[in-house]
Amino acid sequence: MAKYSRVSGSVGLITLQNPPVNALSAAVRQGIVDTVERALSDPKVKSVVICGQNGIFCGGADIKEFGSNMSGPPLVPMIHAIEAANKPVVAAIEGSALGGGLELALGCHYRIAHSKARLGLPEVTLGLLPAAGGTQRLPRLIGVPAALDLITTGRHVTAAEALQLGVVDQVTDHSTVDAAVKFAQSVAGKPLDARRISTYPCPRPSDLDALFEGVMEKVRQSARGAIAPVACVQAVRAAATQPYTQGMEREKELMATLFTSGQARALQYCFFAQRAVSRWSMPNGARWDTSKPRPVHKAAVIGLGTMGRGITVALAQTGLSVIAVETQEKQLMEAKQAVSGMLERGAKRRGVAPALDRISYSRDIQAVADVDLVIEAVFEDMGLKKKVFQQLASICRPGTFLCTNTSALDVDHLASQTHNPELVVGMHFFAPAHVMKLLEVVYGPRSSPQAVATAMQLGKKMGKISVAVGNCPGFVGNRMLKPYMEQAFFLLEEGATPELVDRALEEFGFPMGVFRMSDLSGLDVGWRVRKGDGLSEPGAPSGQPARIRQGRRYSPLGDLLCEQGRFGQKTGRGWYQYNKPGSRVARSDPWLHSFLEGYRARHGLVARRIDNQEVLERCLYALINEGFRILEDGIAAGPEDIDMIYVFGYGWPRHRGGPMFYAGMVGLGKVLERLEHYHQAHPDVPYLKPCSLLWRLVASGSPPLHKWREVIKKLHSQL
Ligand SMILES: CCCCCCCC/C=C\C=C\CC(=O)SCCNC(=O)CCNC(=O)[C@H](O)C(C)(C)COP(=O)(O)OP(=O)(O)OC[C@H]1O[C@@H](n2cnc3c(N)ncnc32)[C@H](O)[C@@H]1OP(=O)(O)O
Repeated sequence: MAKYSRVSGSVGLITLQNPPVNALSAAVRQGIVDTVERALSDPKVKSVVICGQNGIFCGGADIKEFGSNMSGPPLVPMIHAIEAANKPVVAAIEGSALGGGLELALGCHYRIAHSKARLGLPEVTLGLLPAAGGTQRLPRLIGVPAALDLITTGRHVTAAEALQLGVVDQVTDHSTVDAAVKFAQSVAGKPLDARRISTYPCPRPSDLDALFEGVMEKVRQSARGAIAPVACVQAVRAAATQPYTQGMEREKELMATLFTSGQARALQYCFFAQRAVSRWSMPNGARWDTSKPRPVHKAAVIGLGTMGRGITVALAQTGLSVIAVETQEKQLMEAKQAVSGMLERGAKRRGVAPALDRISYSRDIQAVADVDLVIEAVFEDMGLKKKVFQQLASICRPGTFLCTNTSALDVDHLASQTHNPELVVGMHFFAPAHVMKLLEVVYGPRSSPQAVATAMQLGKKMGKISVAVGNCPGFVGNRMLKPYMEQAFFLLEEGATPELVDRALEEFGFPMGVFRMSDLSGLDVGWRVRKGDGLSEPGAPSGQPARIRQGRRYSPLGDLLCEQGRFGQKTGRGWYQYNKPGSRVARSDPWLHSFLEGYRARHGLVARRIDNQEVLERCLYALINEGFRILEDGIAAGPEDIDMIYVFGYGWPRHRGGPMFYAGMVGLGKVLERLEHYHQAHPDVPYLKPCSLLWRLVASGSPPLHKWREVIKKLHSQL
């Protein structure tokens, strides 16, 4: 839909109408074609302005239409017709001009933007490229290096940067449409030849080959197997080396490959899943749209270790007043310095003033008496956390939400230390808490919908992807990590090396394999948890074989390394060796290899050849199987929740959509068959036993992911 009107006597005003973002649906494209034709054929109209309704120009092609039968006029000829028009066409850009929206604007002869507008070609983030001439027009307009930056990263630029780059001609603080109409009147009748970007020669940097080789290398490294960024570079190269028409052909050809790719499906799924997780629900029927959050103006953080410092920074940057409590004087002074440093660096990056004065520090927990919400972030020890919760319950004024940043401990048990367990939820941040996008909001059986809604809203304000999940050991993310890591340990026992396992996972797209990641986060973290679970004891406990614990196969490899003081990067030794403690460059460690050989010999294990496929199937399918169990248990409301937790918190490659989406892509039948195969080979590993939901889904014909909830509902109703 596009509305047409004539304003100021001689300006045809075309308003795109498709809430909420005026996406270029078939109806909108048809509307543009019709209204442009009308404006061009009306002798009273001397110039044309295109704008969007409700303060947003256009959010690009309608992503919901991808994959369906795409009818309606195609974008490329529509934009060509605008560019070829014999009356000046001005784009009035408010809000956003993204993807096809910016391509439409690039087809116009002039672009005027509001100072608060954002512009960009984010198609790469959806597994695509700007295929409505964006890869050909943008480099002609702003040069190859700047176009490569925008197109391969998909980043949005401010109006000020767009003006500086030459993407827009004018920026206004006032009504963009009024400015555009005035401008359109002033250019009516003027020659347009110099305003048609497709006719511009593309600037050719002298070092063209070196430039493209360098960019391609950089893109390949950061893309971690994603194909769209590479195609974007190829399309811009065509702009720089071929005439416009041939460049357009190349753009179309590359888009055809991307458009039907699994990666594009995965990335577009992530786009919608990221938004879907904010529409949370709880097994008791409480939901996002019927639960009202309470405003939080003042918050407190208890415990200023690594996590507490990051949470303090995240809260202060959101504009809240924060009381940061640390009882140890030395820790408090160190924390104060560290927090100020983080705030100052963040503010410098964003060009704003650091929020130093929003934080007050105290050694006395009584200081939190009048806050709206407390986040406890003390050491991961149930005894200590219980004590803190008991104190908070007696100090805080009635109605204060009490949240814990535990990564695995029982939120309900902590809630039971207070008089108002309905006010308690988990807020599980990921390190570094001011940087990482994921927040697991953990509700217990007694958490009130309002407490969940408040934590979810606070997370959103902090710029987090907040996912509401139920309370169980490890919640969602860490619970699924357990079978994944367990398989990695077993693979070492059976003949793999950390390098082999990590390479397979990194080639899959993880930024770091399981062992490099474990070295980074510290091997002692898992050791402490296993000790707490009664698993890790030096030697075999009470007559059990060394590799059996609690009746199931167990690998003590991680414990043995910890017993040697090998805690990973911080000690300079772990699954790899490092130049010095704290160094980040992992090197293969001959000691570790002979240690593994000795271990296998001691336990009568014969090393066999393990390939990438086995590494991926065993590690990932075990993790996915646990994901299905989590859905079965109602700990996550839907597969999107699990996928977003893995994409935003655990480095799962976004172009593979998250573990549950990936299972659907591989085929649920295949995942089931391989799990069965591995479970038969390792009957003492319960994590490899396919769970009943997976069986049920396969028996129901492996429905697409958006239909899984129906199968889960049926399963629950039969339990
Ligand atoms: C065989 C070969 C075939 C070749 C065919 C080629 C045909 C294609 C040719 C050209 C293709 C062009 C490609 C594109 O244009 S792809 C789209 C590029 N645009 C984007 O990536 C922008 C996406 N949107 C955003 O970044 C934001 O939504 C933003 C516009 C900045 C607004 O942000 P905010 O105010 O925070 O609002 P939300 O993000 O929550 O969005 C509100 C709801 O709107 C839905 N939405 C947003 N954008 C789109 C879109 N482009 N299409 C459809 N729907 C969109 C979003 O999902 C929210 O919906 P809901 O409220 O239901 O969650």
